[in-house]
Amino acid sequence: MSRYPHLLAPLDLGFTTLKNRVLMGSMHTGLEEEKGGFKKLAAFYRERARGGVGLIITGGIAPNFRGRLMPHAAQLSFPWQLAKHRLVTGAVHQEGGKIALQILHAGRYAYHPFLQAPSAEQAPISPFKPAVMSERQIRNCIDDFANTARLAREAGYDGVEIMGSEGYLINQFICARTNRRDDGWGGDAGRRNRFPLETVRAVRAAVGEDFIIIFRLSMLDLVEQGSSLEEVIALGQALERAGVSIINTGIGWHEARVPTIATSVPRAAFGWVTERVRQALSVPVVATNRINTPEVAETILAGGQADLVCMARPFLADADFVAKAAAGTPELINTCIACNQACLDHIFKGRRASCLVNPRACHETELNFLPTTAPKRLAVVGAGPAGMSFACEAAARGHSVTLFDRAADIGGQFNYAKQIPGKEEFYETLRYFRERLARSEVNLRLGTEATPERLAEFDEVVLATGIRPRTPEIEGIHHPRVLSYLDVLARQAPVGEKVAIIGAGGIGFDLAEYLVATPAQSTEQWLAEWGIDKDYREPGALMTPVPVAPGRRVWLLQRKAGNPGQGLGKTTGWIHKASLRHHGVKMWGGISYQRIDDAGLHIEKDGESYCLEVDNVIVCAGQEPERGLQATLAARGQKVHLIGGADVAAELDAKRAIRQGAELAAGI
Ligand SMILES: Cc1cc2nc3c(=O)[nH]c(=O)nc-3n(C[C@H](O)[C@H](O)[C@H](O)COP(=O)(O)O)c2cc1C
Ligand code: SF4
Repeated sequence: MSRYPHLLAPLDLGFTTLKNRVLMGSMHTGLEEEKGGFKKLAAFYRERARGGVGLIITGGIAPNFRGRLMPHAAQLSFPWQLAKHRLVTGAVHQEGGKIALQILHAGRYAYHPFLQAPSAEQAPISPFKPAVMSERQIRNCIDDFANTARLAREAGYDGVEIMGSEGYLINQFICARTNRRDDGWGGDAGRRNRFPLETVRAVRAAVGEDFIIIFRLSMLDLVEQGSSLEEVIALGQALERAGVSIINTGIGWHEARVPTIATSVPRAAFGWVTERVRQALSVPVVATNRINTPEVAETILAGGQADLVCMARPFLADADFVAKAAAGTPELINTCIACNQACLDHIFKGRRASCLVNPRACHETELNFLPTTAPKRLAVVGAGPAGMSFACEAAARGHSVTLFDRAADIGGQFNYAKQIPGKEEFYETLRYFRERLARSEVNLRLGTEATPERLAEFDEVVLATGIRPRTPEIEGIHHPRVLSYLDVLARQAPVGEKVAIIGAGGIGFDLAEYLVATPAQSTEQWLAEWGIDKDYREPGALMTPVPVAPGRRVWLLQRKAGNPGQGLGKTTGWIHKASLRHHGVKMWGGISYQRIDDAGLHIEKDGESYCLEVDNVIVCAGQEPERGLQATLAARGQKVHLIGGADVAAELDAKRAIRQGAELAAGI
């Protein structure tokens, strides 16, 4: 009997059957707008369909020009656009899969001057002020949704998802926060709901009865003047009557100051709200956000919180998630660690999405590991992210690979990262590599120094030796109260109650989180700390965050002027800063370090001198590449490759390390 009977159960929708309860959530990848991108998109979705997903949902596609999120964003409005969509639907159907097109109108979130919204209030996350939609424009917009849905059917899609959450146009009509109208499209909840309901009716009329319509309903707005739970449920019931086949969950507007998908969000943190809405509905309801293992998904379904689960990023991380669960080998799943570093951060910078733990994501036609015709004897020095990534792929291609590490275990820098609160998911990446290495032909030599003598027998050597922390020149830097971040994370050196951190890059922030963290939080505690009210007393479900117990006093310092944290990821940096502020961490830029002595750390800030009377000063002032072997090996004519930190000692950059390892393995 399957370990996941609920997850793998088919779902009969009357006119069609989904083969299991897994939706691949909507993700805009950036391929939609690239020249020739739909071919690559077809390859991307083909692999996910082959991997057994019940129903794929595409990234958001605009129904008209004004609804585009960015000026160049994809739109489906004309028959001449069908051919490229047919590449996608054809690929998915060949693999026995199903796919729905998401229709997304950005409303006031659009990042161009032609934006429209129910009312004139500008969004805090767009520099443009929206034009107020006239009655005629509203009617035309509904027609545009219906037109896109009709074209989607013609292109071979099995359904559409109407994007009604996350603060986009439809959500803007639904909530008083953004709908100030007093005509037939605004005022009380009944009139605010008219736009979504008429849109669904028009779409249903356009596509007929035997076509899936999913509505992504905002169940938890997480902004002031959002919907109340009663309003959410009433709208859900009305949507059912209007003809939707499935209701998906939307959590949090993009302008909400509460994390909804970062690693620090507990797994399945929002299942409870889906459950409450589901109890009042009869169509199948989908749970979303931070569901990243088959166990979590099965628990949600078995516990009656939802009829289906929607996982988005987990399918960037592993196309074969469902197939591996069905085969009873969940330990082989490459788990999404919710870091956002290669997916959402890329999209926000206008780059193609990919995945930190799976650099092939969205590069299926470009990064492939074909069997080698010229097997080599390869040595890899360092079993961190770069070394493991290279070794697994190179061995899979047929090379003879020996992986050395002087440490007793694999993982390198992952072993430090996984201790950081909010980065615990790195455990999963380590587990994944451990399983892959165990099943591979890689000769793993742990606890073994890769001396030049040992390396002599290999054709080529890959140095994945990582980095060593840099020691800045400050008077007193060798004082006993000074520690490096490795002393703390790797050697577990005791740390006092008052601490100054020198260097506010990614590692400095991580270390600050580590020093102030409260031990493992329950979902309830996490919700309370971020001010999410499970009792839903106010519309939008926000409340005053519960203060954290006072703990260590920490100063996070940097030489560079301005506020620390500007180099952090676009989509997660604000969460780290908010979390540290919540814990009372002082983040100061423009610091000049004078000396460290028995009194503490002497600094100058804004022309004034202070002494921070701290118990410890922890240095996180960057790192240098560790590539000691390079010169010796090169001098005797051995071919040497540098990957990961040994190549460029950026911040502990696992994304770069894994990608470089994979790319070298594909080409060697
Ligand atoms: C790169 C990226 C692009 C996304 N694009 C969309 C989108 O176009 N429409 C949408 O409804 N949600 C979009 N989302 C949100 C996902 O559908 C999903 O709600 C979110 O990632 C949380 O689910 P997960 O934890 O399973 O990834 C996107 C997410 C990512 C990471
Ligand atoms: S980049 Fe990080 S968050 Fe995005 S899919 Fe990959 S592991 Fe998940």
